[in-house]
Parts: sequence; C-alpha cells; structure tokens
Amino acid sequence: MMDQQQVLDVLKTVQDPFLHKSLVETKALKDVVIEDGRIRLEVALSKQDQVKQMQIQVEISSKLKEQGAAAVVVRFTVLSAEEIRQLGGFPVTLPTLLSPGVKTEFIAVASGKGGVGKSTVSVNLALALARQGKKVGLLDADIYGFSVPDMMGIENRPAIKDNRIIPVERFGIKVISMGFFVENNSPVIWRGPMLGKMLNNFFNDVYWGDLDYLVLDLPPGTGDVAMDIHSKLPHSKEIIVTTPHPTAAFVAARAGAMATHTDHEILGIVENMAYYQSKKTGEIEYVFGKGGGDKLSDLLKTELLGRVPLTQPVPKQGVLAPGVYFEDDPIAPVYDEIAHKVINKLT
Ligand SMILES: Nc1ncnc2c1ncn2[C@@H]1O[C@H](COP(=O)(O)OP(=O)(O)OP(=O)(O)O)[C@@H](O)[C@H]1O
Repeated sequence: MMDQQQVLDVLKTVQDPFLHKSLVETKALKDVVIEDGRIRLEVALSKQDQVKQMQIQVEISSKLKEQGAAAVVVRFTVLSAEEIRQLGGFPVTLPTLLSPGVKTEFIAVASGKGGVGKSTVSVNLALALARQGKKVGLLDADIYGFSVPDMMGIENRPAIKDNRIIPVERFGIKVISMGFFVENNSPVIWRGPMLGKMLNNFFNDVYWGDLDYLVLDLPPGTGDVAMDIHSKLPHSKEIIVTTPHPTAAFVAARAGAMATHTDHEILGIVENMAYYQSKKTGEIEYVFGKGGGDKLSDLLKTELLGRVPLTQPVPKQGVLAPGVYFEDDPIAPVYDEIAHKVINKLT
C-alpha cells in the first residue's frame, strides 16, 4: 500500500530543473491523493516549461511505479515569486555579469501608460543616485519606445569585448538600450519570443561590473515585456510614475497591481508634471490636475517619493542631453531627494 511518505521519498530524488534543489526542499508537493494504488499529485516547479514538466512527469511516475503505484497522474503548477525568493532565488540571478560579491539593487521604473515621464524619471534618478556617490547602471528596457540614448545624448555604441557587451558610459552611468542595436531609429517590430531573447541578452551578455543600483526603464503598461521583466527579476523593487490627474493614477494602479502580483516591493510613487510654476510670477498652476500621486500612494499603500514639476531641463553649455536635469538645475534637488529616499529605503 503506497503512502505519502513514499511519495516524498521519491520527490527527494527529483530536482526542480531551474532551482537545482530537490522537490522536497522546494516544497513542490502541493496536493496528493492516493486511492487503490493510484496516485494524483500536484507539483509546483519554479517555472512553467512543458518539456521539463514532461521529463519530471516521466521521472516521478516511473519511480513511483517501481515502488508499486498502479497509476500516476502529475499536475503542474508554478511556485510563487515569494516561495522562489525564500528558496534563495534562481542560482543564475540576473544580470549574471554583475561583479560577484557586490550587492546590486534592481530598481524598476514603471508606469500605467506611455508619455508620463517614466524614462525621464529613470534617467534623472540614475543621475541623482550617481551624484550621491553610487555606482549606477541604467537599462532601457522600453524595447519598443526606447528614448534613453536621445535623452542622455548618447551617440556612440557599446563595445564588444570577449563576446560581452560593454555598456556605454555617460555622466558616470553605465547605459544599455535597445536603441543601440537598431539602425537609424527604425521601429522595432519584433514579437514576443524575440523580444524575450533580446532581454535575456541584456541581462546575461552585458558586462555590468560593479554596480550598487541598476535602474530599469520598463515599457509602459502591463504588457508582455513588462510582465516578462517582472518575472525575470524576482528581487527588483519598483517605482511607479504617474501624472497628477486622478484618472492617470487609476491607470498607474494597474502597473502597481502587477508589481505586487509578482511580489515586487513598491518603493514609492513619483508624481511627474505635478505642477507648473511661472518663472515670472512664481504662481503655481496644476496644469494636469491634482492629487494623482497621493491617490496612487494611498491605493498601493506606499510613499509619495516626490513631485517633479513641469519644466524643461536647463541645457548645459556644450553638452547635448535634452532629458537631463544637471546638478545645478532648479529641479535637481527634487531628484536628489527622491534618490535619498530610495537609498534610505534600500539600506
Ligand atoms: N517634468 C517634466 N517637465 C517637462 N517635460 C517633461 C517632464 N517629464 C517628461 N517630460 C517630457 O515628456 C515627454 C515624455 O517623457 P518620457 O519619454 O520620459 O515618458 P515615458 O513615460 O517614458 O514615455 P514612453 O513610455 O512613451 O517611453 C518627453 O518629451 C519628456 O522630455
């Protein structure tokens, strides 16, 4: 007569193919029913992969049959991101080419919809972190709508050394963007699997070296690519960018919901284009409405990290970087304050 202990003894000898730990260590067994020698199991793996599932199904069922089971049915589910995190995450944590021994925090910048200033916030947060003496990388993962190279005025391309991509350095930040890999700003028309591969390359083949923070400019919304990144980076922390309009905050809440769904901790909200202050009279106008940032932080039970006013960066003589608020720009302290809060939260 088969019993649950025999099932566990067998699962001890079968490994999760991605975590390389036994299915007992990963607490993969979610349900088991044994009736007249017939066994029905529910097993959670760390990723959904049909080929691996088939192999494991064959392995488990042949081992249980050797023990006397008459029939074995295995149903597969996926471990939650939290379970994976508790197990120490995937052995190959992304990006793999970070210097060993250095703890890099991933900060993903997300938004509910396009055009709210997600890339602007990513770039200027990266710069503000660097101003505080941190080693910072910036990954423009907005694959369809990359804009970081233009904003930072990057004209050169990454070098390739020993089969690895070396990020371009600009203002002390190591930058990688899809824009470096397309000709003449041509539109990216790739579909899901190719994009997934490109992202893997960004994570795996780029030599990031020594980083304290890797800021990720995510694609807007909750589409496939954003979802993919969420699941690829189980440890990343998120900042959500919204405009002050309450409806925009409502849309941004969806990006927040995706973050929480994938167990990403939300560091806080940045309300961009929060108000316009007249340079002549000092009068403040709420051009895009008011209260969106507060509403979103209430909804997501997180902090409002900062309000960035509507204003163009002051150009720096001889430097082309139209999206950068340099250290002497009146807006720089707003970003410094946001960076300061982020550093405190992550320390
Ligand atoms: N606070 C601001 N004041 C004035 N202009 C801004 C501000 N923030 C962003 N912009 C401008 O708004 C436009 C959209 O910004 P940005 O590209 O950062 O948005 P996005 O959310 O990343 O958009 P997408 O998702 O489409 O890439 C840019 O031209 C940018 O320079």
